[in-house]
Amino acid sequence: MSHHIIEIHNLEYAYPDGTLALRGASFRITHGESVALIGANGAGKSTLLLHLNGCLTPTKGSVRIGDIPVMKSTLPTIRRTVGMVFQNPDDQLFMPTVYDDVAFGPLNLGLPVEEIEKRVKDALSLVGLAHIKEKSPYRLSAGQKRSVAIATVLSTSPNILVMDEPSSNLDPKSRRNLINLLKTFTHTKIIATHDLDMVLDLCERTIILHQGQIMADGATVELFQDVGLLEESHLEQPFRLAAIIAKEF
Ligand SMILES: Nc1ncnc2c1ncn2[C@@H]1O[C@H](COP(=O)(O)OP(=O)(O)OP(=O)(O)O)[C@@H](O)[C@H]1O
Repeated sequence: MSHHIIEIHNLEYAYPDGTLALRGASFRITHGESVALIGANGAGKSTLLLHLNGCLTPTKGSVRIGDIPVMKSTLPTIRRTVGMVFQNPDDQLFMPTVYDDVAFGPLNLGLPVEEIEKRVKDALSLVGLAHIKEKSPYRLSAGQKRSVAIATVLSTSPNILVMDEPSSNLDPKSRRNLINLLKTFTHTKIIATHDLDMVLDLCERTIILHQGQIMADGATVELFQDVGLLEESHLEQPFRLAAIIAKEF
């Protein structure tokens, strides 16, 4: 059995209009790792993440979750293992109330009613939104929608948490709460983001995508010291990096 929980091999993806969004990306992630996926707008981050739960099918190459190849016949198992927080919360919220949205995943897992109620309560408390459980998701602020979208995934207790720009639209306190929450989540995480301060807090490893290819893959603190590399990805060195490096020596 492979000890890699995610294995991406030579992944290529062309959208139906011909845009080649991924051009031969390969990497492996070990159980329990927290990995950041960074890169300029249009680098291919969302496209790559959408392959992890089979929302997109590779044009070439392969994706495995543990020993299971991601393909049509394995999707039910894959989606129980991989919890995906989409870039746009509107793609994730479709029920009449916040409660129903967060209960949807556990309900589909066939869990008993008391367990579903507990999971919804816990997930909403974790994101600090228990007080709006009866509201319509369509009547929430952008940041609240993002937090509910995160709760819909937490309630399914996935082994792998995949998040596409989870901190965008969050106010500083909600962002800090999210970081603290994710720190407690000891399973495997892969997070696409432009928020490099959050990466410093959460991800010991960073993969940089550039025009659909992997430009760098290594220890976050080391990669972030390479200003040229960050500039190529339209990113800036986070201020806190210097303090972190000083602490390490
Ligand atoms: N539905 C689509 N049809 C055609 N091309 C697409 C589609 N979605 C994305 N693309 C293209 O694929 C490439 C990769 O896009 P993707 O959304 O994966 O980038 P990203 O790194 O997530 O960007 P961002 O940081 O802006 O979210 C871009 O060139 C984009 O224009």
